[in-house]
Amino acid sequence: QPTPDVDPTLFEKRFLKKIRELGEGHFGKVELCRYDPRGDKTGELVAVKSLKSENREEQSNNLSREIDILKALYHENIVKYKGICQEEGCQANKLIMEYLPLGSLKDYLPRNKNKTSLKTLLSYSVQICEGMDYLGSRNYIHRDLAARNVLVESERTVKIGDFGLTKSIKDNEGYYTVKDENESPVFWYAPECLTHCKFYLASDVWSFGVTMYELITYCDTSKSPMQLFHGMIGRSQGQMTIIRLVKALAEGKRLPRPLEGCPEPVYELMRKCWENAPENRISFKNLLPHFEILLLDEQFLDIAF
Ligand SMILES: CCCn1cc(-c2nc(Nc3ccc(C(=O)NC)cc3)nc3[nH]ccc23)cn1
Repeated sequence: QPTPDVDPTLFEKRFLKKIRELGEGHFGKVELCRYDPRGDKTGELVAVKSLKSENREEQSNNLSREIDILKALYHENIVKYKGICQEEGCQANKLIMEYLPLGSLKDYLPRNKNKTSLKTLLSYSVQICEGMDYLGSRNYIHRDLAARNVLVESERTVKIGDFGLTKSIKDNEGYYTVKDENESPVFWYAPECLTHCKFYLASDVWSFGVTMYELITYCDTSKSPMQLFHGMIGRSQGQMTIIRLVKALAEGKRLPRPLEGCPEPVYELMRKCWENAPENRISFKNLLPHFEILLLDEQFLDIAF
């Protein structure tokens, strides 16, 4: 049993043993570690997020902001905060989270295609919607919703697993002004983010539509949003890509309905997330009943591809 009056959310660096890298974000990396105070490998496995060495100082307040956000979030579809690790008692420099052994949707879906039915994919979509609706209710915008940031806890449960770009919305404004767009995942960004650098709650809904697209295609990289958009707007790089993408979206061009495994009603739901004007876009809350109706429809039985 735990020793008395020890803060279980404080992890001592000397007992945190690195096992391997799990993933890399914009300014952070996530490693699998064992917290082993007894030194006999009976300690628990945890996911540890820290800054990538190159940009430590200016990003350190990003990490502490992310820690404060995750610490205050309690939802079954949001990865659990476990604590922090401090460097010699000064500010926290590592975020300790629960380790989800099955990895992200990008790791899991391609390898488990034949046992993941459309019904399960729609259930994952519902869970992401619920996590995002909760996040929005706390006045946070995620700004980086994509399959790579959704983690698989079990065949039945997924969780939003990274909040590296999450920002709180100043209540009166209702949007966040994107600063350094060099890190932005442009093919997951709504038009208002690309043209005005403004990010609304509704901008996360657009990214959700793109994430749904990834889900339905089992995160097949040959059909990834980036590949398909490059095919539509021609190969270019840097600012040209954004200019061509904005033009294509303004002309009403959208990711096409995936040829296999995407019934029309499912594609129609994605299209509701890709309305040009943020105010016309469906909300996460209003997406839920549409998913419930699809999940009642027999055609989505446990047919896996
Ligand atoms: C910074 C980028 C975002 N990110 C979050 C994580 C993460 N991963 C995992 N589990 C995981 C990951 C990968 C694999 C794998 O085998 N892959 C080939 C297996 C298990 N648990 C997590 N709990 C909290 C965060 C987190 C990884 N990257």
